[in-house]
Order: sequence, then C-alpha cells, then structure tokens
Amino acid sequence: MKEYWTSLASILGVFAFCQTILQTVFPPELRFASVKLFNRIFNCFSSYCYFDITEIDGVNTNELYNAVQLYLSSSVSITGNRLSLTRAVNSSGFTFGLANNDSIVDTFNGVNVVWEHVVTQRQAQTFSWRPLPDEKRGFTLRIKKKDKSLVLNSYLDYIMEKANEIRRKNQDRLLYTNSRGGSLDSRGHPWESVPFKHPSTFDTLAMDPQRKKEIMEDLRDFANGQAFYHKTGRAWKRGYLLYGPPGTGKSSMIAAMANFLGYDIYDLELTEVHNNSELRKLLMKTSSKSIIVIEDIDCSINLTNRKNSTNSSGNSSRGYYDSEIRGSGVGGCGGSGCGEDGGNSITLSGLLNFTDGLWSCCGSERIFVFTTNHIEKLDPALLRSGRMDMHIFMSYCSFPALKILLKNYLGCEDGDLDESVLKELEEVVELARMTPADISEVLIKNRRKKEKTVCELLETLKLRAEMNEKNGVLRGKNNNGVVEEEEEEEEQEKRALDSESPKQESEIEDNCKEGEEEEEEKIK
Ligand SMILES: Nc1ncnc2c1ncn2[C@@H]1O[C@H](COP(=O)(O)OP(=O)(O)OP(=O)(O)O)[C@@H](O)[C@H]1O
Ligand SMILES: [Mg+2]
Repeated sequence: MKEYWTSLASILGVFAFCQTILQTVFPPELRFASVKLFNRIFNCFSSYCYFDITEIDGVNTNELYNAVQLYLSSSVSITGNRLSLTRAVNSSGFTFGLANNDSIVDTFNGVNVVWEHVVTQRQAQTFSWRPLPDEKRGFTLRIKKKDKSLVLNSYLDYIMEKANEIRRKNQDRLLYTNSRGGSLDSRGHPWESVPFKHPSTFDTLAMDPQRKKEIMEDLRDFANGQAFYHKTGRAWKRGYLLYGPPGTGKSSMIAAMANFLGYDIYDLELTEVHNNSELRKLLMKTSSKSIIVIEDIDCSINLTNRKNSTNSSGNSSRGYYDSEIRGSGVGGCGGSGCGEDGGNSITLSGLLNFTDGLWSCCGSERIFVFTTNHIEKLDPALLRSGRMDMHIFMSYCSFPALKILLKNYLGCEDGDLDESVLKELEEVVELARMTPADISEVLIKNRRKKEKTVCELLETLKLRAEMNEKNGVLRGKNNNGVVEEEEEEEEQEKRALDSESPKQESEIEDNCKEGEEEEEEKIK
C-alpha cells in the first residue's frame, strides 16, 4: 500500500514539475496546448469526472448555481470553522453557505460526491451588457465516472427541488396587488407586492372543526397531488368559493390557507382590469404555489348587462357567458371606451377562461378563491362544477366556533367555564346569529378579565337573540318556531347552488354513506 502511495506521489510530482517547466520556458500558446494535453492524459487515468457550475452563464444568472448554494446551506454543519452567511431579500431567516474555496462531501442514494466552492478574481473586465462582479464564482462537483448518470438523471433535479423548498421556507410570503391595472412596471411586472404577514391560521379560525378538517385535508391533497393531476390529465389547480355574511371569516380563511400551504397571495382587483387580454397578462405573471383571490365577486359582476344585451329578436347579441364585468355596478370600468363594443371591458367568459380555460394552466399549483356575501347573485356559470371545486359557507358563529374564540381570546379550555354558563351559551349563540367578527369584538374588550367578559358576552348574545325573536315575531315564524328569514336565506343559497352545480358534496357524501351502510347490511 505504501509503495502505491509513493508511486502516485512521484507521478503527481513529475506532472507538477513538467507543468512548471512548461509555464516558465514555453510561449503561452504552446503552454496552453500542453496543459490541455496533460489534463486530458490525467483525466484518462482519473476515475473522477468534474462538473463546473458557474454563477454567471454568459450574461445570465445561472439558476443552478443559486440552487446548489441553497441546497448546500442545509448540508453545511454550523460547527465548520468558516462559513458564509446570507440573508435574502424578503427573507426572515439566515442561510449558511460554503466559504470560498472550501469543499464538502454530500451523499445521494449511497453515492458520495464532493462539492467545492471555487472563487477566483476576474482577470479583466470583458465586454458585457451589464457590469460583471469582480469575482468569478462557481461550484465544482466531483463524482466518480461510474456515477455520472446518477448526477445527470436525478441528483440535479433533487437539488433544484430541495432549493425551492428551502427558499419557500426562508422567504416571507408576498401579497400581490394589481393596483396599476394591467400596466407593467420598469421590470415588466404588472403586480406590486408587499410582505404578507397576516397572522390568521386554521387554529385561530372559528368554524365547525369537522368542516375545517375537511378543508385542510382538501388543501393538503391538492398540494401533494402533482402525480394525481398529471395522471388524470387535469390542470394542477383548485377553486374555492367562500360565501356568507360579512365578518364570518372569508378573508381570514384565505390568509389561513396561504399560511397553511406557504403560498403567495395575488389579490386581483377586477375593477382595475380593463379587458380580457389584461386579465390574461396578469394571470401569466403569477407564480406557481399561489392563491389568486377575487374578493366580493358579486360586486364586480354587472349581470344586468347580459339582459340589456338581448337584441330585438330575443336572441342574446353576446354569448351566454359574455355578461360584462365591471366595478360594483357604479362604473368601476370608468374612463372612456368602456363598453361592449369599445373592447375596453372584461367579460364573464374572460374570467372563466382565466379560471378554467386554456390559460388557467400556464404555471401550475394554483388555487383560485372567490368570495361573496350574496351567492344567489352569482351567475350560474361561475357556480357550475369544475369551476369552483369547493363551496364553503361561512356562517354565523356556532357553538363549536364560539368555543374556539373563547380559547383563542380568553385562553378558556374545555373545563375552565361553568357547565351552566356553557349550556346557556350553547342555547343562545345560534339564536343570536352574531358573526365571529362581532363576538371577537366583545371578547377583545376586557380580555384580561375572563369572567366579566364571558358574562358580558352572554348578555350580548341574549339581547341579540331576543331582538331576533322580536323581529321574528314581526315577520312570523313557521311551525317549528324558526325564523323564516333564515330559511329563506338558506333556500336562496340552495337555489343558487342547485341551478347549475350538481348536488352539494355533503348530500352526495350522505347518500354514499347510506349506500355503504346498505351494502354492509347486505354483506351481513
Ligand atoms: N371565523 C372567524 N374566526 C376567527 N376570527 C374571525 C372569523 N370571522 C371573522 N373574524 C374576525 O373578524 C375580522 C373580520 O373578518 P373577515 O375580514 O375575515 O370577514 P369577511 O367574511 O371577509 O368579511 P367581508 O365579507 O366583509 O369581507 C377578522 O379580522 C377576525 O378578527
Ligand atoms: Mg373579506
């Protein structure tokens, strides 16, 4: 063994000596050719191959360099003697990196590879359209020749994926808005962004725990569903329609979804968008892993236009889906040229193409969320299945939701409150028909004095229940003593949903359960 090392050392010694002689004696051209020749001979005998990943590839930034840097930051041990530390824009965390000209061993699928961070001074400023950094940076990957196919096939993909994951984890999420309409900024972006720091999570959201669980599972399935969507030939996107009275947590739900999945939010202000092509441009400039939100969609759609567009022969002069969309019915389109023939308007068909047409799948892993206070005002085309995959009704505060608010605002756990008080709260909360927003206002006022706050809440709920009952007496109750208005509202929702979309998921589920039970019975 010792002999082997001695001979290897002498070969390398001779090699180095020859190179030195060449460098001092021969002219540069000859020197360059001979160094190349030596390298070739050396590479023939070496069992390793090398991949250089430079920071700048020509004039473009090499994405792979950044990815390797991030990937290695998760492998570099903090106990190393010298590490580089960085904090990216919009990031709330620090990342460790390999110091200049340092190396590290990584293992992938049982194969060892060596990464070296090579930093050299740039010789002279070569001609370039943009100034280049003084230092030339790059990573050199050393890997056994026999493992070359592994690197090319899967290791680099793995690195890119890991780097994206780390980037997402480190980076604060962004809230984008199209306040400039569809016009582009100097970098060609139509969206403006601010860091998204909304604290709402599924833990803080007061709603029926079972429904909450279903939504979280649906979101999780979506995020992990790349293979499924690919297999079934569907675009990797999902739509949620959140509806319910003001202050029931629709916007809070969107923030909770974004925080749960770690996605950015694109808050699309439809009234700022002038036509379908602007809408398409906006969509094209959204990134994957994002939630595209249109709040109060009923206020952005002027359905009367569809009726107005019916010509004398009774046929619609525009297509069924071509109802015009504009701001709040008070001329959100504004300005001149806004109208059917001016082409300066967006249509329902444009919006539908945006959500489920061919354009909706440029990019992937995107969630569309529409919110409304009046589902019955929405065009059935927006409600039909396949458009909005899940319809979520955000209701007035229920007893399970109230318990979540009590826990979050006052720290009241299950056994903390008197049984009698709990019972009273349970009885009165549904009748009071207060929104979680109203209730949280009461809770936040005296949150340090638990008993006082709960007592105050109970009184407020009772008062509201009484008021509702009085109004109910005025409007009349049905045989069950339930306020008719409530039923009417639910009926409206049902009508809106039934008009085009198939049965409610819960209804189908119930039928399935019945079917399953029947089958079980039969088996027995
Ligand atoms: N379900 C809920 N869980 C916890 N807090 C809630 C809930 N609903 C409302 N809130 C509280 O009320 C405030 C307003 O709620 P939010 O903006 O989410 O309501 P919304 O349904 O979007 O109302 P709008 O229809 O007017 O847009 C929130 O900041 C939050 O503090
Ligand atoms: Mg809202």
